[in-house]
Amino acid sequence: MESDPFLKAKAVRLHPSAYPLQGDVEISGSKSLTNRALILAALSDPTVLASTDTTPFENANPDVADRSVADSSVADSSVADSSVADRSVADRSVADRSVADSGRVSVVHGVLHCDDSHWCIGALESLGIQIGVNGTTVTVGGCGGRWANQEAAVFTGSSGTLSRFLPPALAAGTGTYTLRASEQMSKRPVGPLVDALRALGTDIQYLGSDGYYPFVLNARGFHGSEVQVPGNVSSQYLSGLLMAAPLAQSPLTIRIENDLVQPAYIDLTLSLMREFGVEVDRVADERGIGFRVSPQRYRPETVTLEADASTAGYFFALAALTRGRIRVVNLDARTTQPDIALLDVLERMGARVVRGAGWTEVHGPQQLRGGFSVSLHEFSDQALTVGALAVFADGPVTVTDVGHIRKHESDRIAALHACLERLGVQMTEMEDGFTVTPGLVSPARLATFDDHRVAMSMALIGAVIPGIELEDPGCVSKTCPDFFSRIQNIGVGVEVVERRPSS
Ligand SMILES: O=C(O)C1=C[C@@H](OP(=O)(O)O)[C@@H](O)[C@H](O)C1
Ligand SMILES: C=C(OP(=O)(O)O)C(=O)O
Repeated sequence: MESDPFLKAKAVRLHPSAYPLQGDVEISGSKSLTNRALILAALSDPTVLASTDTTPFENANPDVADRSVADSSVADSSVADSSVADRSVADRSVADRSVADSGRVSVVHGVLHCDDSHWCIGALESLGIQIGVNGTTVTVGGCGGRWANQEAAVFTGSSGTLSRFLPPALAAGTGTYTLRASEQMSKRPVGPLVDALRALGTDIQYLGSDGYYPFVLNARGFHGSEVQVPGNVSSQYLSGLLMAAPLAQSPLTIRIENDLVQPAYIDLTLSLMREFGVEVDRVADERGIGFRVSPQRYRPETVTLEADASTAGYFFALAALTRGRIRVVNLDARTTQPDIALLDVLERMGARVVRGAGWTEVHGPQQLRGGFSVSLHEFSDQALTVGALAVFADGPVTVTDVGHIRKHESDRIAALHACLERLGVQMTEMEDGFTVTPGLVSPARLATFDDHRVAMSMALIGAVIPGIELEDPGCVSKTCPDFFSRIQNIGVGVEVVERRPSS
């Protein structure tokens, strides 16, 4: 994969286009679907017949030359400038890859190439999973939950999905695994998931602070018929438990202890599990809501992933901000990805949205409307996008119910506050949200907090106001490595103003 020229810069300056931004863009595959599909494919049982024409591994054609994966070595996380080193996309030669046995494989089309998916591929490979990559098609030889490497050091990088989905998938099998994450991910909570796994009989010893990566996981299979997990910190704990639950020897009911943030991600999990042949029952009784999963085997499948609705959001916002017109040619607004709901906010702000068959187009208004409050509980990855749009509205915009984003890649509410403060824009912080009051914007150099969504959202402001610089633009590689090239292609000027010594 050709590396984007802006990834290695120390800082970039953005130059607004003299014209409204117009264009058709094709967005890469969904991060959330990519990491789910890779893990479910890895869990699939090669002895179960696929519903489609899944090919044996020998006949797949993994183009090894095309392949680059994150350097998942644990040593990476101790490099001084860890924010950069942790996400390095190093080329790892797979020329001597040996072919799997005669079992059947899964084929995942439309895979997103980004740090999160490369960490996922690297982690699965360190567990002995056979993976071939040919462009955006990835071939995975499943293990049926019986990992080939029963003792392994696994690195999950800064990927929340991988870091929360993999431990249950390991715990459901057997073996001893040392799990490490990037410095950033090691500050994001994993305690509620670990507690649930311990309640199911997994022995887990933290290596650093309790409740956080790194830890050693001694897997012994799931024991017990019921487990509780809180939903108010992250929906990813529940998604991880759900994906692993069919591997248990007996039925398992997973109950949600309290409010569930971003519930649509659970629906994404369940629908992909269904594609791989596993059904889950919903439970709603006097004890609350939950899911009952009976023992089942995932079958190898051929699946095609949708474009990433979260990334598409930045392009919809660019049209809205510049009185432009941008069509995302490969995303249907009927997607079940939660972030598509940004379109409703854009309509509320005066944009016109055209929902086509397989595509979605946004036309920006003369003036964005403000003067409202919106809950982003269900699609909080767009909170900073809405924060950036609000800067240009005709009245204050309040975003509520997103307290959990303080525990994402950065404390996102505080990060937005720091950026807007530097730009001279007034923002009031609440524990679980914020209000942006539009005003004059002064050009400034902004820190991006090693958070791809801070960088991409602040780039939206730079697409309108001259003189905005972003530090560490490479952090976008977590989910959209070619973000700056993409916005340049539709007319936003991007200039490297400071290089890293080695680039
Ligand atoms: O399951 C998923 O794919 C995701 C769940 C959400 O995380 P939380 O539930 O931790 O907020 C979301 O923010 C993240 O980008 C992707
Ligand atoms: C929160 C995010 O990522 P994750 O939790 O998957 O690391 C995100 O992509 O905004």
